[in-house]
Amino acid sequence: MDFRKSLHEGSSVKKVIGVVSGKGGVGKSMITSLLAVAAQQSGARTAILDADITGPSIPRAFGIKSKASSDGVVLMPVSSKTGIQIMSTNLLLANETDPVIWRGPVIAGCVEQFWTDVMWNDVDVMLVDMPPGTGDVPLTVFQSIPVDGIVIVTTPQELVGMIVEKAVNMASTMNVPILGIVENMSYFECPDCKSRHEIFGKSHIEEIAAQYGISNIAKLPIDSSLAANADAGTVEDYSGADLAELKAFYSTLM
Ligand SMILES: Nc1ncnc2c1ncn2[C@@H]1O[C@H](COP(=O)(O)OP(=O)(O)OP(=O)(O)O)[C@@H](O)[C@H]1O
Repeated sequence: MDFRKSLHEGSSVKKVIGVVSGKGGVGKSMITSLLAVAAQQSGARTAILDADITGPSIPRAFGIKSKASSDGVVLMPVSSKTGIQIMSTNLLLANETDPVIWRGPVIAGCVEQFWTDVMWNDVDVMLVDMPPGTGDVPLTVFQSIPVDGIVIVTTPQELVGMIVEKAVNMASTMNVPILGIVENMSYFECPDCKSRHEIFGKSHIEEIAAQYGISNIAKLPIDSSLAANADAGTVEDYSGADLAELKAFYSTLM
């Protein structure tokens, strides 16, 4: 049985990529934002559906202060500086610091409405910032949005094999292909001597990806200027080497 819902009449989204992480805090929202920037700069009409309902951080990274508007029937996404269409709970709350203390079914209903009741205007690629983890809420999102494939975000820690396996199992349960893996905070490059340091431990991402037959891998460094851009709402102005890495990675997803 297919529970997945249809878009609103007049909306159009060609491809949907879910960005998932087996656990929180690995930089899933950061990678979603950067992938969207990479896609938009590569010429695709890009959108972000922020399905991280209780921890929405996308509008802040893009410096969006305005709220989403509605004609009483459909919601209009807010466009970023470079034209990325964005919908997020933070665009609906009176204050971005208001907590969202909803239970699973309400959260899932909200994500569903972001798909069915938003006027997505001629979108080539939509990135979905999925709720963290592999529990009830991400599963419900998979059931309501026709995700074409997922990108898994991890960091190089001991538990990463198990965490990736959880994400892989979730994807296979939902019958969604894995398009690639991003190892975030993979290393730190010393700005003075340019030597690389593996702050969170040695990377095993190649072995792990090979184990699951995934050949598309990107490795992004810890970069304080990237974090500063996200904090300042200027993620679209970021031009570091990892954006080039993500553009190359993005081209392997399409
Ligand atoms: N490569 C990076 N270099 C420097 N800082 C980073 C990098 N990636 C993410 N960060 C910072 O780490 C923090 C967590 O990132 P982010 O919010 O994207 O994680 P998340 O996985 O989406 O979290 P959650 O699971 O809570 O939704 C943010 O402050 C972000 O700016």
